[in-house]
Amino acid sequence: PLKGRKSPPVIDVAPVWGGMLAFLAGPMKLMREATPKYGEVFTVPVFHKRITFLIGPKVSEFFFKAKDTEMSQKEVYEFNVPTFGKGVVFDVDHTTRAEQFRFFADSLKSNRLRMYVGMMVKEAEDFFSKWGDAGEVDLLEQLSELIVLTASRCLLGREIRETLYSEVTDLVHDLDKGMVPLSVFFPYAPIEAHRKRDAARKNLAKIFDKVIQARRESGASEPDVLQTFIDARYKDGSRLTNDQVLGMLIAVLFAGQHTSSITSTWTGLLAIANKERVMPALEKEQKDIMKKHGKDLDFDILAKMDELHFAVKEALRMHPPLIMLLRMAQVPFEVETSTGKKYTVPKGHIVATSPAFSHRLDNVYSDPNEYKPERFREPNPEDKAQFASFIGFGGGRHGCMGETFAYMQIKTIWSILLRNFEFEMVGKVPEPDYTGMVVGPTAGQCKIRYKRRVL
Ligand code: HEM
Repeated sequence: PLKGRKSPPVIDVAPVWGGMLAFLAGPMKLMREATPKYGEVFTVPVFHKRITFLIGPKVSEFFFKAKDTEMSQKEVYEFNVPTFGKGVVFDVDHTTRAEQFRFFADSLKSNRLRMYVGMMVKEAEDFFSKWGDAGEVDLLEQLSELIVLTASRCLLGREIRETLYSEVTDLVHDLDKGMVPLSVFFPYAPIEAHRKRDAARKNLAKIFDKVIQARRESGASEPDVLQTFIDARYKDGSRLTNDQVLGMLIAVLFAGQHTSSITSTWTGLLAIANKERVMPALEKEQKDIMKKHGKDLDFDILAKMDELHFAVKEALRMHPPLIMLLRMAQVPFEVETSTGKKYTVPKGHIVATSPAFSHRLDNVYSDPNEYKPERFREPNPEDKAQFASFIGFGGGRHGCMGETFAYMQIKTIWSILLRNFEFEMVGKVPEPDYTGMVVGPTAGQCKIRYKRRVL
């Protein structure tokens, strides 16, 4: 009970099962139907739990600006513990987690990114040099493969990329397939996918134990994320165990892998599907940059590619791979809507905001269902009007730490592709597959045709 305060409206569904059924029918459908009726804030009862949705920039701002002591991630993302491992991220107290997030931030700082970009360029050039003069490819399959190769090099390190690649990728695959929708509610349910996940986690620990030990003993220092975790020190001088180093690596790998392959695929599909309108600006930018800086790519040159940046950002606006972000209210939490209504979200509610739904609001974006990269151009980029208009990378204190890494990687890929190939669609732009944990274009429907050329 909230004395003297008003809790959000609860959507009108049949008791016990109604909320669960509405939720299972798909959160996008639920939000589409509930928002016109209940407004920016409403609660869905799912069994004994209550999920309160915060829709649109005004109320989402409260979500992103909340402190961890007000809205916490641990309770809602704890299902990752068997995958990441013990003693890291969602398996530790707030203070330890804050220190570990400092380790993530250090591993993704711009001086480190400058080193990673060289590796991204090399991996992408080698990869596309194997494409023929003309042909058809499934973009999602190809770019996922390339991103695994790049992640192995930049995150997991030279030893894995050069000698243990296929063994480690198979294990990471089992770890990945071990995260199914059921895992969110029952992460330890005795199912085959979880059994394989646990076996893979153990085998990865054995491999990494040897690699990390060898680095610790030889004093070798490599330019990768693994090294930053080996070198990391808590404020009291202690360091991560080998298993925790692996846990941190898995967490970064999982944060960046599907999100980046999906976003690079949508960027290509949408730019190619709208090529008459979109490609001229992208190609001109590449030509201008090559004229000025030659053919090389590095951190600073990629940072100059604004048009390409907008093309990626617009793909992410239309199709953010993380369609819902979650927290748990730790205290009664007040929010105010754009029309000045005040609600208090009760303690214990799960709180959700949705990049996928918010990015299509027509009071925030003009023609929200159109792919229009130019909407982000100065002087009046559409996302800058309000704090939480663009939330594909989240925002506030838990905003994505890999944002620049992701842009660098995706821009490397598309810069190389634009300079060396022309494209056309084979079929239509696929629909998003909402059954996935990370939502991407429907697998098997991302075919494009390419022809080699020099821009
Ligand atoms: C296009 C690619 C990516 C997208 C769309 C994306 C999206 C997001 C989002 C929405 C969040 C916030 C989650 C929340 O508030 O609950 C987040 C957090 C995070 N991301 Fe990314 N991400 C991407 C790539 C990456 C990459 C490549 C890395 C690392 C190399 C990374 C590392 C992280 C980390 C460490 C966090 C946690 C930040 C925190 O909780 O303080 N991400 N990401």
